[in-house]
Amino acid sequence: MSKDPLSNKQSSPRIAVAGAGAIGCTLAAILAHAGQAVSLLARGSTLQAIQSQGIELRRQAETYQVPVTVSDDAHTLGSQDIVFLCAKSHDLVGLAQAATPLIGPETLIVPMVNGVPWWYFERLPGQDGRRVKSVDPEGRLRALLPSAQVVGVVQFMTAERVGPGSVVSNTPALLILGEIDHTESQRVQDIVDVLNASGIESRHSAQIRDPLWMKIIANLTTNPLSVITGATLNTMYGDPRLLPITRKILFEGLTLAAAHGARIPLDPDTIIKETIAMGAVRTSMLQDYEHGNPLELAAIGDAVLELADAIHLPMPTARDVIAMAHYRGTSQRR
Ligand SMILES: NC(=O)C1=CN([C@@H]2O[C@H](COP(=O)(O)OP(=O)(O)OC[C@H]3O[C@@H](n4cnc5c(N)ncnc54)[C@H](OP(=O)(O)O)[C@@H]3O)[C@@H](O)[C@H]2O)C=CC1
Ligand SMILES: CC(C)(CO)C(=O)C(=O)O
Repeated sequence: MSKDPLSNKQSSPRIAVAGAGAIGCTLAAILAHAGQAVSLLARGSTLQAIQSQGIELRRQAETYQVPVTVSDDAHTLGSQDIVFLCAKSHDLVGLAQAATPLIGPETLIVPMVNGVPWWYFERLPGQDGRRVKSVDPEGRLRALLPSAQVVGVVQFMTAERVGPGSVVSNTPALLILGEIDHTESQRVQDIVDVLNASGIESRHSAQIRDPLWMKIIANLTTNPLSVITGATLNTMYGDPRLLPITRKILFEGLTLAAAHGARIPLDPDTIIKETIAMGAVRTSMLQDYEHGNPLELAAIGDAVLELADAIHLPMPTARDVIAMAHYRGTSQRR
């Protein structure tokens, strides 16, 4: 495989977005609206809706109706330069299987997934070979998605699916991408350039696990608690009854991140202020709870506790809140 498969290409790269939910439709609509060669792997009623009327994206007072090439058969879309995998962590094996025909030996795989990723220990000097059992218990993701082709991404954006093929995304989007072995590369820069040229603010990091920890902590402090309380981001970080709980989880998460050598550029008070400023956002986990969908607790909760257990860090508040969120998730689905 050439090291930088995109660097010598004259035409725009072939991009596929697999998974047509909140994030996948938002990303595909923005890229297609900007003129990129985008295909979307969708299924069921979402596929039908997008085939007949394109993706409907509502963003900052504008509504866009964006036609995209869409199919439920990845063979018809063929091998791509970049594949964004956009699904909940627990659906990733199924999505990766469905997306296999999109992935050739030089395709860059960009998993847009919250929580601790299955690749966390991969290509990390001294740790390669360790597995995150909570997210990849049988090593199926590792087998399906070659780590040399995986590009890490951390997504600071929000989106909500309001109907099949119809999404709302009002907060500013920032994507940070990086090689999972913490090098800089032209191929990551090429993806960053495509995203920036399409209007999605993106940055290249040679330490992708630093912003990854920032995002793991954002999800850890808010997603499980939102399921228990029904509260939005600004309330969980602003209400005097909830802030003491959020703050304890924040400190537990920051301690774990520091133990993993992560450099978090923000102090706790700034994190609290910036989260309040995001406004009345319902977390993706709260949205799933309200729709009766499975909760992404393995990646956002259990995997964090797995990393903490490995170094004997107790994390009592996070543990209690995650246990309650599990209870809510399963009691609702009985
Ligand atoms: N939404 C948000 O605001 C944010 C989400 N994230 C993270 O991004 C990731 C994606 O989230 P989000 O977009 O909200 O999730 P959604 O549940 O909205 O979308 C996931 C999509 O994947 C599709 N899918 C799942 N399995 C398959 C399969 N085997 N074949 C084809 N399609 C499949 C689902 O299809 P179907 O509908 O048919 O089931 C669904 O459309 C998650 O990790 C989430 O935590 C991160 C930041 C913010
Ligand atoms: C909005 C945010 C940051 C909340 O933790 C998120 O990533 C999600 O909803 O899953």
